[in-house]
Amino acid sequence: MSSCSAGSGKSTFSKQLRVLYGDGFPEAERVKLRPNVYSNVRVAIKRLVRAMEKLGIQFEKEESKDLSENLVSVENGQHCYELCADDKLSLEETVAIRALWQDKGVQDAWEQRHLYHLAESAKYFLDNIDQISTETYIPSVQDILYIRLPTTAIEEHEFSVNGLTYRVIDVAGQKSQRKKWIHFFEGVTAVLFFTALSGFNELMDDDDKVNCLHDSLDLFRDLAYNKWLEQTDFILFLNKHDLFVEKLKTTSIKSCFPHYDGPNTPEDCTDFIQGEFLKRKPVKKTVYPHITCATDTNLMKTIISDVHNIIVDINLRRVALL
Ligand SMILES: Nc1nc2c(ncn2[C@@H]2O[C@H](COP(=O)(O)OP(=O)(O)OP(=O)(O)O)[C@@H](O)[C@H]2O)c(=O)[nH]1
Ligand SMILES: [Mg+2]
Repeated sequence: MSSCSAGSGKSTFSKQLRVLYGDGFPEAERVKLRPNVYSNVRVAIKRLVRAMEKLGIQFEKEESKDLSENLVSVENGQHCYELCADDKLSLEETVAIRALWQDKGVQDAWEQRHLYHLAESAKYFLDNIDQISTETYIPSVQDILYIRLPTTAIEEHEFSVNGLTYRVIDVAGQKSQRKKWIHFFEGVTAVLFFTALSGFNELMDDDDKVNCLHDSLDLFRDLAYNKWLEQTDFILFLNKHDLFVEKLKTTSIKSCFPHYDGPNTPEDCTDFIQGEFLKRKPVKKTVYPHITCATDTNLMKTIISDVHNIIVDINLRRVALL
């Protein structure tokens, strides 16, 4: 079994398997991931500040300007706060980050995040800066699920779900990494394909001329028609549904699909996007769609149980064909 498109939730799904069917991230493991949380916070605030420059947004408060200059100033080729130990957020840095995040200019840049690249989990971590910056901070399981750490190598994990052993191959979604995949897909029981519904008005991180959802649709078609995967069923995860619903309140999917003329409700838009994926597969291929929010453990428990039933079904059909 394996899974696909950058930042769409593949690794988060793997993490959920570990939460629900693995060791559940014991404290000793979570402590090790603390530097990743700090790094997510640092990257987020710097990207926000840089975006303000690009978008011509001014700071609300005079002192924010100095704080931001300090934050992104370069010293010996490194940003000065990066000189702080990775496993620590200094008091000075914390004060600066908190003040900047409260500045209306920074909040305006957050509102316009579809115009540049910013991980959605930025808000989750920046809102929690007080807790994260304490000396005794240990990331919670929820924090771990929100960490953005792009996969760069192919990762394999094994889990036992209801007596069945799963070997999950988690691949890197970035365009430059995709050519490494196909050998790993040969012989898998199912391809778990992840797409971020909320990517409909975003540009790709590694190619900012390409819309994320269009890229994902193209990738889906390529894989669905790939000759090595002719006999392989797909499970399609229409992920980041929570962010999608939020976005639809202010944005129409017409920005991505100019011909769409249905209502801008989550149900109609999800149905439409699901239809766009299903149009891009061979008639014979079975694709099982699921609407998901990979960071929601309760929901994913039900989804994983559905996936388990599908996998059992696929295996039974294969045996029957032998
Ligand atoms: N709000 C929300 N955030 C999500 C959801 N799924 C994933 N995320 C967040 O999105 C970010 C990217 O998720 P990953 O699981 O790392 O994405 P990926 O597909 O493995 O990305 P690559 O490894 O770069 O290919 C993480 O910060 C996750 O916490 C979701 O359904 N809702
Ligand atoms: Mg990943």
